[in-house]
Amino acid sequence: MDSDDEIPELIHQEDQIPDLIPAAQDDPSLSKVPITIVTGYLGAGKTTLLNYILTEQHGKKIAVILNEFGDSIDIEKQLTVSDANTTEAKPIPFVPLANGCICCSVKDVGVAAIENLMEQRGKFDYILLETTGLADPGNIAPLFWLDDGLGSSIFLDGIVTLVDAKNVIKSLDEGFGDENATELKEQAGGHDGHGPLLTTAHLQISHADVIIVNKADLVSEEELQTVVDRIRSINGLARIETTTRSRVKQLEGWLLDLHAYDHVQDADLQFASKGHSHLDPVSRLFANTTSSLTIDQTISTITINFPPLETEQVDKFDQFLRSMLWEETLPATSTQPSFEIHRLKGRVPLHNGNILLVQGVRNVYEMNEQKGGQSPADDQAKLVLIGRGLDEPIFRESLLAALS
Ligand SMILES: Nc1nc2c(ncn2[C@@H]2O[C@H](COP(=O)(O)OP(=O)(O)OP(=O)(O)O)[C@@H](O)[C@H]2O)c(=O)[nH]1
Ligand SMILES: [Zn+2]
Repeated sequence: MDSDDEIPELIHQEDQIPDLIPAAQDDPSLSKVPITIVTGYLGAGKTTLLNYILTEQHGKKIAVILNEFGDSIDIEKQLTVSDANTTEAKPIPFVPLANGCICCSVKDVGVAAIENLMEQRGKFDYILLETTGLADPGNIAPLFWLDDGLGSSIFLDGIVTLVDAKNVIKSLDEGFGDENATELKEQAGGHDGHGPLLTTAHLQISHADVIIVNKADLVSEEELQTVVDRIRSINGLARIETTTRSRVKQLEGWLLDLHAYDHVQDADLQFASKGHSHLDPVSRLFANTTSSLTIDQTISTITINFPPLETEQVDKFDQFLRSMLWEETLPATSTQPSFEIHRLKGRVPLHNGNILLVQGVRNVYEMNEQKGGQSPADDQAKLVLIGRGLDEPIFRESLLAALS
């Protein structure tokens, strides 16, 4: 290697950083720009996190979009690009988003805004989108993930949810005080009106790839652990970190460049398998006796373990997924629970030595067969579901019946 010319990327002697952008503009096959969605309740620390990233970050030029609108906010500040050479953020021409809420009109305005932003491509290589009041990240995620127009230039890297350690339990418990709750409930598919309400906090937690429990300084160790346990019981897949002033330990690969929607890896499922042991029948029984847990039990993570599949069973597996995700019906079972899937990840070894990887957000899913790559430990297939009304024995029974 010609070490005189090659400058390691992470060195940040400012005058030595190579300008990567002109080279990228010469290349017609510009690589896709990752977008990370930062969501979370009002005041949880989203802006603090973005500022932290912008000042700590040195290898990337990051475009930041805030979709919070108010007279107090200087428009120039709403769209800034961090300069890889300095820690200074520079405004770039501003593209307005929908009026404060990206989920309602994301198709029309949000997508247009981001496409517009993409015309300035080359000035940044990463996008952070802060979404205050985004009630339901499930609506927006598949757009970046699959939309042909956007999908050709941007990919969804991950959803980061910030929660306020001091207030999140209250937000989870007091669904009834959440002005969005009734509306969310209707969106959630016309439930019978007797179940507990889903809060915005529940939805933001259930869709997250990373959950930052911020404001750790405002609670005791025990309270913090209670919060982490509660969040883990809702989302068994996400990484959870506790912070003060949103100062995460690591950005690269932890918060940025997650590739959470590219492919499923073993590591993605590790928390879920741990979480599974929390859901054993005995602790469930006990959990049922405490009211605070009863609420979250309607939204939880389950892991279904089942034997590896024959290639002929892949179609049946796909049909099971379609029935579950598109028709919200469990095939081949007499018990028909009312449920809703927010996230789904699966890793299914096949008898031919390949591995089937499945990934889904709401009713959008994709399934890929990866050649080879099995390890001797692949004696079980695993399907992890996060959502409302999930009961492992019932789902497992249906899956096994559908596969037979
Ligand atoms: N004590 C304490 N305060 C914090 C912490 N993180 C952020 N704050 C403060 O909490 C307030 C809200 O932080 P922001 O980063 O603006 O929160 P946000 O989620 O962007 O808020 P909105 O955009 O209004 O929803 C600010 O006054 C921060 O200084 C923390 O870890 N501990
Ligand atoms: Zn903010």
